[in-house]
Amino acid sequence: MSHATSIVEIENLRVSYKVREGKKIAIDNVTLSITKGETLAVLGESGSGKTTLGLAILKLVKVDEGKIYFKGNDITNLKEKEMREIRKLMQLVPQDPYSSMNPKLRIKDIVGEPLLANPDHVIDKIRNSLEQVGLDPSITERYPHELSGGQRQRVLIARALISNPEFIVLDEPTSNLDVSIQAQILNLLLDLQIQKNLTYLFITHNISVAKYMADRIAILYHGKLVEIGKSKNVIMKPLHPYTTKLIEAVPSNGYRAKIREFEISEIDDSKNQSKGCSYFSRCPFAKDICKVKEPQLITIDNDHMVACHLYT
Ligand SMILES: Nc1ncnc2c1ncn2[C@@H]1O[C@H](COP(=O)(O)OP(=O)(O)OP(=O)(O)O)[C@@H](O)[C@H]1O
Repeated sequence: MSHATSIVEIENLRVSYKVREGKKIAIDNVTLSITKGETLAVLGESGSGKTTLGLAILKLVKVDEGKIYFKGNDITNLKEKEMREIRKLMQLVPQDPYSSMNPKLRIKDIVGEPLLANPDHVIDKIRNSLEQVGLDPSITERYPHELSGGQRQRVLIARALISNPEFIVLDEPTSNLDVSIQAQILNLLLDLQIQKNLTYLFITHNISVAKYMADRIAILYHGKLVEIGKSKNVIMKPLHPYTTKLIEAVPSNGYRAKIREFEISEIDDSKNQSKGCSYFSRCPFAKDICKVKEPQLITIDNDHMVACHLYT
């Protein structure tokens, strides 16, 4: 264990899913740490492993190899029962508020769930949590379908906050919302972070949102960490050719259209190298070594790291 200020550290983490053809590696040998009070954005397009990384840190998917430390303790092999108290300190705001809520539960049951208590016994805490996210505390008896998308997202944030967590994984918390509502939720998250000294892992495929929210940005490509550094540096001075391409894919004629086009071309795994750099077949700067040797993450300057043979 290295940094005293780290709240989360993962070392050589590998996660795979069983699929019909065998095994799909979703997170491939990722090492990183998250500093207390910071926001680390995880950026990469669909299928790059962002959600899996968040779930693995929270021990909500099985880890094949590697270590997970939370506040200096190795939690990799803790059983669910042993995770009970730690789980309160590390929470998830899931991707889609529409599908993440049981429509048959009342708001009080949803928000009170992390406390594992009868919601009527913790009703004051539930009301307080709703108030903290800007919701009328009187909505406790309502059902999810009676709320707007933005309100539902706030309910999920209230649920994550109720157990006084220190670390929250936010999985694309605004991607299903209108732009104006998105901004309100992002600002709410920033306010809550300051008030409560929260640490966020912020999963997104939107570079502008990452820039707005994050202190540092980690770039995932095919489950591998290819670049990590201060947001400003990663966006203004990207090192990895893939990061450059991701950033170039942003605006002029519409971010969404572009990124989708990009996703379709990127999602094809068949050309993925078994050894060498996984970006080899797409990289305009590929050299012979890239085909045969996997690049390791190296520090270039000022905490800016990249895994690319252009820098070795
Ligand atoms: N339950 C599962 N079973 C099998 N494969 C899975 C499962 N969940 C994810 N995968 C695969 O693992 C890889 C990483 O998926 P993951 O959802 O972590 O990526 P992501 O970057 O979060 O994508 P998105 O932005 O679409 O949510 C993908 O190839 C995906 O198809």
